[in-house]
Amino acid sequence: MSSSTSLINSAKLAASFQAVDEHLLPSHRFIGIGSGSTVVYVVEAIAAKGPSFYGDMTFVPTGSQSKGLLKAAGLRLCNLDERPVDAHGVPVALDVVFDGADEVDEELNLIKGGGGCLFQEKLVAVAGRKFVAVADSRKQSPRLCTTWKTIPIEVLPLAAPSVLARLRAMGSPSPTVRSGLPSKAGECVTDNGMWIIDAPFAPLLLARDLKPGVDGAGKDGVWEVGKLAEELVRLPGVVEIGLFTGFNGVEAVSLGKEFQAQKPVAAYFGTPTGEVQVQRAT
Ligand SMILES: O=C(CO)[C@H](O)[C@H](O)COP(=O)(O)O
Repeated sequence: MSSSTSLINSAKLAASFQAVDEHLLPSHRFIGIGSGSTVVYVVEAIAAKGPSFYGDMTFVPTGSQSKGLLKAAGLRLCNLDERPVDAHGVPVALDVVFDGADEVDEELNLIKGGGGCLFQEKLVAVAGRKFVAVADSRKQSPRLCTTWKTIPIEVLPLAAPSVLARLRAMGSPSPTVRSGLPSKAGECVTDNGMWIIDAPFAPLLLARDLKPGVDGAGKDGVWEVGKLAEELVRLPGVVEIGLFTGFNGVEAVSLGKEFQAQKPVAAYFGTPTGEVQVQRAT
């Protein structure tokens, strides 16, 4: 392993241990666990607390990778649709959800789906009272699509050609269906049997960037995060998008929109020098 890879892994590990220490409480019963290479360290941090801490907890994965991680760590598993329900048939809320991200902007909007698990990741995020993002500091950006230049979009394979055409019309210069190579010939097929389109966009505006005359609705290919998300989810054939935007779990409660929150309340970024920078919702 090169020294830069090992520094990045140490950064992910430090961020994961701090995020788990600060957000996972002994009273928690249902916890969402996302996908990707950083979440490996989140599971390690939870397992390190020992069975007396996590013995009464049940963990909900976002796909086959996180399911495997939880099994290997000996943590109790339950699929999202297997949660107990209350007297009104409403599934129990997840106390906290930990997940990685491909890019995080100044308002804690996220791009996710680099690992192809965005659909279940969003379902799990919105099932939580509180979502915590964990990453290394390469993921921190002023605006989305700055470093991670494409938005992953999960689509029904049958609809891919028309979604590609609509994306081009929206100002995405060269959207492409993600390939499964080098490990699989043909398209990358998600845990849900869908395909992923990676759609490049110019760096996305924040809501606070909108000024008179700039409505962020894609004129000259320049979109504001929320407006682009609204437009993308409406495209026929799109199953889910890798933009996580809107509001966080705390804001959701004050807006009366519980369990619709996609944004994290905080993002933990491990740095190559070993410190952890925490970006919290204001
Ligand atoms: O969204 C994801 C998978 O769909 C991952 O959380 C995201 O790609 C970050 O992965 P990593 O922790 O490996 O950087």
